[in-house]
Amino acid sequence: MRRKIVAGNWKMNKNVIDAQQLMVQLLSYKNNNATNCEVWIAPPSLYLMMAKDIFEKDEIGVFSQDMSEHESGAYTGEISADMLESIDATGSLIGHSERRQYHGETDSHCNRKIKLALDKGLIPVYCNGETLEQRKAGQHFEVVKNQTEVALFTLSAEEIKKVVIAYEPVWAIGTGETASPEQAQEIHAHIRNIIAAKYGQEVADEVSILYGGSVKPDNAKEIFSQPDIDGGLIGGAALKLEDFSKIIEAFN
Ligand SMILES: O=C(CO)COP(=O)(O)O
Repeated sequence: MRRKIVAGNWKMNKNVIDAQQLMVQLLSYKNNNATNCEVWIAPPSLYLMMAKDIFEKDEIGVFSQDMSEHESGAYTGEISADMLESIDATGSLIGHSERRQYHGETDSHCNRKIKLALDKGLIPVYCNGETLEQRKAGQHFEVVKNQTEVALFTLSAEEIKKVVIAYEPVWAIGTGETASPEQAQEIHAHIRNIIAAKYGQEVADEVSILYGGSVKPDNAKEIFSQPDIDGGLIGGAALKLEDFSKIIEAFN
């Protein structure tokens, strides 16, 4: 059985008081409601240790939004896989489109980060997806194939099973525009087929593939009901318990 996951990417939002408040709300929600999926959050790195304190029984998985491709050293502003391991973080997002767009991150960087994360026992959530121009030009299948191969195909079968992929079409992020459930399913199946062609169907069937891009309480159920969609990576709607909990409940 593939793991089912609803993950919230908080991006660069909330001061420490607001962050703490939402974490406490999430803990109370989790303790009072049975959920049919794992719940993860990726708060700003400044709040990761606070999150680990609040979710002391690992009720909610704690992820960084990015990590360094280097092991340690003179890389001002970065956090390493080793640091994340040392606070017992669950994993890290890797290759989010905003990292690609504003910080020049490529799939080769992602490949190194994913390797480092796995070596430290962290779950890499590898994000990919095409831009609007690429989709309009009919290149989305090719773009996603290339991204997946460059970022993941140096991994062993055992390693790739531990990776979570988040397909996030850039044109659907923060725009209110969502890929239709059929459009998302088509790419998710495509990604699974690419993995199956290299590692075999059994391995591909174990890789969880999340959808991200304007998932909201009113569209989550339809998106999550697609056979190759194993959950969501949620941006804006993860910032309020009211919305995020409804998305979690789309699995009920
Ligand atoms: O980028 C995203 C999650 O990583 C999606 O963001 P939105 O849900 O705000 O579109």
